[in-house]
Amino acid sequence: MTGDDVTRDEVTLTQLGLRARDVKDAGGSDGGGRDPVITGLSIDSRTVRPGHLFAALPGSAVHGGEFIQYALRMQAAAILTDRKGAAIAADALAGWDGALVVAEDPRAALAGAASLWFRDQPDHVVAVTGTSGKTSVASFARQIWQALGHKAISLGTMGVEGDHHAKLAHTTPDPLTLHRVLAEAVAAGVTHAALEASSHGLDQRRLDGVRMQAGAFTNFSQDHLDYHAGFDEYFAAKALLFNRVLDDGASAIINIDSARGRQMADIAKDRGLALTTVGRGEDAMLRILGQRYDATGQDLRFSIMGQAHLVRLPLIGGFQAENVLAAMGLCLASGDAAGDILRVLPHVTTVRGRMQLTAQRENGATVFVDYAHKPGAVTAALQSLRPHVMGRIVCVIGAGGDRDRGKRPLMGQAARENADVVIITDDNPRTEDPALIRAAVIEGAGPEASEVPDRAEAILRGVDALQPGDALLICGKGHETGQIVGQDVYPFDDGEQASVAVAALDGRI
Ligand SMILES: CC(=O)N[C@H]1[C@@H](OP(=O)(O)OP(=O)(O)OC[C@H]2O[C@@H](n3ccc(=O)[nH]c3=O)[C@H](O)[C@@H]2O)O[C@H](CO)[C@@H](O)[C@@H]1O[C@H](C)C(=O)N[C@@H](C)C(=O)N[C@H](CCC(=O)O)C(=O)O
Ligand SMILES: Nc1ncnc2c1ncn2[C@@H]1O[C@H](COP(=O)(O)OP(=O)(O)OP(=O)(O)O)[C@@H](O)[C@H]1O
Ligand SMILES: N[C@H](CCC[C@H](N)C(=O)O)C(=O)O
Ligand SMILES: [Mg+2]
Repeated sequence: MTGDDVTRDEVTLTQLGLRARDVKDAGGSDGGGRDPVITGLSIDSRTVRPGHLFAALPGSAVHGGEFIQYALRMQAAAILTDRKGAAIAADALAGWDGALVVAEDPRAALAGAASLWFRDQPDHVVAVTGTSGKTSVASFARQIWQALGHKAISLGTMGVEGDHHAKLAHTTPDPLTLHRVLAEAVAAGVTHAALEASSHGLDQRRLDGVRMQAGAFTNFSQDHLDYHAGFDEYFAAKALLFNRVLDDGASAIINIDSARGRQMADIAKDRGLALTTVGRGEDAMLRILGQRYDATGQDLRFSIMGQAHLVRLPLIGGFQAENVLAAMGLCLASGDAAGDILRVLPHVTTVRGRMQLTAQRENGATVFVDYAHKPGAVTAALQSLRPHVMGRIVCVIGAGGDRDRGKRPLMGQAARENADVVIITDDNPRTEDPALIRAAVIEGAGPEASEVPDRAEAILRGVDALQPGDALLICGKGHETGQIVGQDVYPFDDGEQASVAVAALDGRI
């Protein structure tokens, strides 16, 4: 979370786009006009070093202004905050001779400063938002670019993947981490980057300051209502990509199959962005004309501006076609030709933990691991698996602790309505009582669902239930490798557990 590992010669506050103001009215000494050399950027007081700019941001738990006193003790050269932060730290700032920047929106100011500090960004950057499909679209865009010979990364829930690698704690990292990673990628030769834009990230301006050529919108359903005040606020956060973050003249690739998609298309149009629509309807520019499913993937018939094409995709789930076309739209917007993209499209592979075939029983029944952890995604995952499966669908599902509580019964309901057998289990209970989370999911899943608290046993039971032609969908953890209980993380991998269960039941161990 710091920027002090990059050496900059004599970068001053003004060169980071910031101006110290006369702070008398904020209760401190007169710092007006000061322009110190900055040695690094910090958003956490615990990482401040002498000469740093410390950004004291309004938080959800506490205002960063509370920590200004510690940053001053560490000899910060400048403080960036808002009026409230300056007021909170008035006593500590009194008599301090550094530079205080009081900004209307310190997060926006920080994002701008981070982009100037780290400087380098790949030539072609695109972003994708939406409730589901962000990781998949970002990965598909990166795969297409790499297949075309570009050096490319995708950046999001899975960390940084492609021609540069890094671990990330967030889907959309804070601006210091984001700009550092982008600069490191450029140093590694990367020219193309596809970013996931989470609603938290957009709301907190984590992406402001990134120069982008295009943005995509996948879909909209319930999630994160613990953070956003309601559906409209959640949608408004996603819309920020199109009405604020994207550069003028950028392209918008919007899935218009829902009312919210059409609303987003209007927002992009009003902003003057170059609009490409994706969907199944007649007016979609990248249009799905038909899909034929089998056990290992699908044939997709689609059109680009009215011209029909057929492609074989080794991907499970009808919605993957929407994701692939959104990725194609992003690659077109970043300058690649349709003919070139069409040539490499059949090589796109599924993203780890997204409708991923991970095990198969001797009787032919299949086991898929998926990351559906919100009602819309559970419905989409189960419904889209159906045409690939001749027999029954068994679903193992739970909901995460310390997250949106309202989604739990809805996830249970989605499982009941779209699977034949439902097993409720734990998924990262975190600090909550797992039995209460399960009870909330069962409220929607109904009395016929069985409750198996231990996730490994739930998977074993799900695999055991599989008859020839059946499929098991294990929802919620996707690529995750741990079960979070309290503050502890226990190693746990759904795919691994499924393979062990299959081997045990088919007598191979
Ligand atoms: C709700 C939320 O998004 N919180 C993020 C936010 O923290 P906050 O503003 O709530 O922080 P706070 O604890 O109130 O502290 C306020 C300020 O004081 C600073 N501080 C705090 C303690 C201290 O000793 N010194 C200090 O300076 C903090 O750095 C912060 O700037 O800013 C922090 C720094 O960037 C983030 O780490 C933190 O992410 C938390 C941990 C988080 O869990 N976020 C999740 C919900 C999130 O962002 N998820 C999205 C979406 C995921 C998805 O859809 O898949 C994501 O993009 O990952
Ligand atoms: N286009 C789509 N429409 C509906 N559901 C989808 C779509 N794409 C993916 N999903 C479902 O959502 C799950 C998560 O997909 P993905 O990781 O690509 O989305 P995401 O938006 O990055 O999610 P997160 O916010 O959790 O990181 C998948 O495992 C699948 O069940
Ligand atoms: N980025 C999402 C992932 C949730 C995955 C699921 N396994 C859970 O723990 O709820 C979140 O933190 O809300
Ligand atoms: Mg994601």
